[in-house]
This record gives sequence, C-alpha cells and structure tokens, in this order.
Amino acid sequence: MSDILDIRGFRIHRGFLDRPAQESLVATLREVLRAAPLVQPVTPRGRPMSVRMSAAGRFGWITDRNGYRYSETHPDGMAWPPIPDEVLAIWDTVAPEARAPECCLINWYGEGARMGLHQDRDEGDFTQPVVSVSLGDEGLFRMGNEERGGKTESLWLRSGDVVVMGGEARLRHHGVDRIRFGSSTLLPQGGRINLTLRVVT
Ligand SMILES: O=C(O)CCC(=O)C(=O)O
Ligand SMILES: [Fe+2]
Repeated sequence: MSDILDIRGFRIHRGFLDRPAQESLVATLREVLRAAPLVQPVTPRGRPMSVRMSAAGRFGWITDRNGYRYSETHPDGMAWPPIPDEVLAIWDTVAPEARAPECCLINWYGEGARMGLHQDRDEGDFTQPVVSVSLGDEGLFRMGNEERGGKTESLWLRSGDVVVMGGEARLRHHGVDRIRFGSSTLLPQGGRINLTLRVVT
C-alpha cells in the first residue's frame, strides 16, 4: 500500500502505481491517443493553452472559442475511445463509493507547460470526486481554497502518484505551476501526462 497524504482534503496516494504499472499504462494510453489525438486547446478568449489534451470515455472536456464544456465527440468529430480497464481499476480502488467515471481527461505537459489555478466545476454532481493520475516528469501541484485567493500549499507530484479531489477538496482551486522537465525516465521524450477521471452527469 502507498502512503496517503492529506493536504486540505486533497488525498495524495504517493507511489500508487509502481514502475511496471506506469509503463503498462503509458502503452495503453498510446493506443487511446492513436484513436483520439492530442489537441492544443484554445480558451474561450482565444488564448492557446500550454497543455495538450485528449480524453477517453463517454465525454471529453474541451475548450475553444465556443467555451469550456464536456463533449461526446473529439474536436475532429469522432467519439472518444473507452476508458481503459486499468484506469477504471485505479478509480475503483481509491474512490470505491463513487459512481463510474464518465470522462478520463488526458493532459500532456511539455517543457514549459502549466495549468493555472482553477476549480473543476463543469460537472453536474460535486458529491463525486475527481481523481488525478500523474505519469512522467514531476509537476508542482498547487492547492488553494474554495474561494479565490488566500494562502496555498504546493507539492511536487511524482510519476505514479494518484490524487483524490473529493469532499472538502472537491471545489478547491488547484493548478500546476511548472514541471521538472526531464526528471523522469518514464516517457522517452520527457514531459508529464496527467489523467483526471470525472463523473460528468
Ligand atoms: O495536471 C494536474 O495534476 C492537474 C490537472 C487538472 O487539474 C485538471 O485537468 O483539471
Ligand atoms: Fe483541475
């Protein structure tokens, strides 16, 4: 069993996936990304995000000039591939009480990519957690408050870490300030992959 840290209700399962499990997951994700290629999303105001995104499941989360939303199709028009069983197994272990996830968002962080502080609130049921899985390079994860502003705490997420954002953490602001490009050997080209599993409806 991995250690669990609790920071402001964010439950961080350190080293949840061992190296073979991480390698297997990366191979599986390559198949998913073959069916649903990464895209560089644009914010509703027209700013390109530094993270590239794709998804699996009934819904993917997308953003473009028409706004932030969940969509049953990839920006290229096809349905998203199913969420792989090994990803569902992580959810079942860390969130056994929750409903089945309907979206596995795939974020790919290259050198210099980041994600600003935000809340995940496009989902319909905030009693359901969001579960995040980190692979590859370390990312500096910032955890804040439900309201905007105030003090925050940060932690370097490592490859294989799983974070459950539920309960009092569900609507807390969070983000990734930067990655330590090249800190992991998992992905040959470097970079960080983060999966977030979500109940959407
Ligand atoms: O990359 C991460 O660790 C967090 C991603 C995230 O917060 C999101 O996709 O909403
Ligand atoms: Fe988020």
